[in-house]
Amino acid sequence: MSGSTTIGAAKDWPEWQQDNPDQGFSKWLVSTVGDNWQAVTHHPFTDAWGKGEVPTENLRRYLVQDHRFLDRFVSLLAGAVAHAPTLADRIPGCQFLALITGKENTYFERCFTALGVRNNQRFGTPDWDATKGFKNLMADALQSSVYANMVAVLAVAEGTYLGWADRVAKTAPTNPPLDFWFSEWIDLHTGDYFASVVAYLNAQLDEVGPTLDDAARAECQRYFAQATQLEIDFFNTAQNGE
Ligand SMILES: Cc1ncc(CO)c(N)n1
Repeated sequence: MSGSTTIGAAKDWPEWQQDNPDQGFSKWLVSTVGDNWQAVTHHPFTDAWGKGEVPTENLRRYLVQDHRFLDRFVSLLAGAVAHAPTLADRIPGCQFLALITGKENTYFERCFTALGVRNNQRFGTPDWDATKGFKNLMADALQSSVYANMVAVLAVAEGTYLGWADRVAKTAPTNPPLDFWFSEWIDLHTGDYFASVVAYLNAQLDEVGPTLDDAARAECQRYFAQATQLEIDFFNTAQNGE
């Protein structure tokens, strides 16, 4: 055995890059989280979502918590837009901000109405640990003022959602179709436009990652790994409660 540096069972970037010369930094980050990526994209909560079988109370709780996630996500994405190197690197982030604060936000509002979510549940219930963890991680990434840290968290959030939504969309029932709260959430996280958002975030990581020194790279990887773990925690809590 060589004395190579490992991150869990995974190789560190310089060595990994030699083994995978045609793949980028974003792929390396995924390789460092081992089975956790698959655990998010194949989570049983997402299977239930794709079949329209999430019980209504779990659905309400998930949407209330996820709407709180969205607020910090918007701040973080705005921070990434501010820290991107060029106008061309900012524009896809700006366009995506518009989608999140437009169509995605009104999706939540319509769900709350249709599912009879009361203001007390919406505003008076505590954050889950996973929600708190995510809010803190997003705030930390923003406050680090390091573009790679910000994009790492965003790439996990969007990449894992493309992963599960794309998977379950293939087998979603059509007759009768899913209720809008199930189908529109899948629609928001599939398709050419959303895939282009994920590709943009990964391309940003592929650009900036190789410029980082060892300490900055390790920090970026920790953000990526923590975000992936929090995605699992979030779905676990959505499924099982706290
Ligand atoms: C927890 C979580 N992760 C990712 C997304 C996708 O934006 C979301 N809505 N919520």
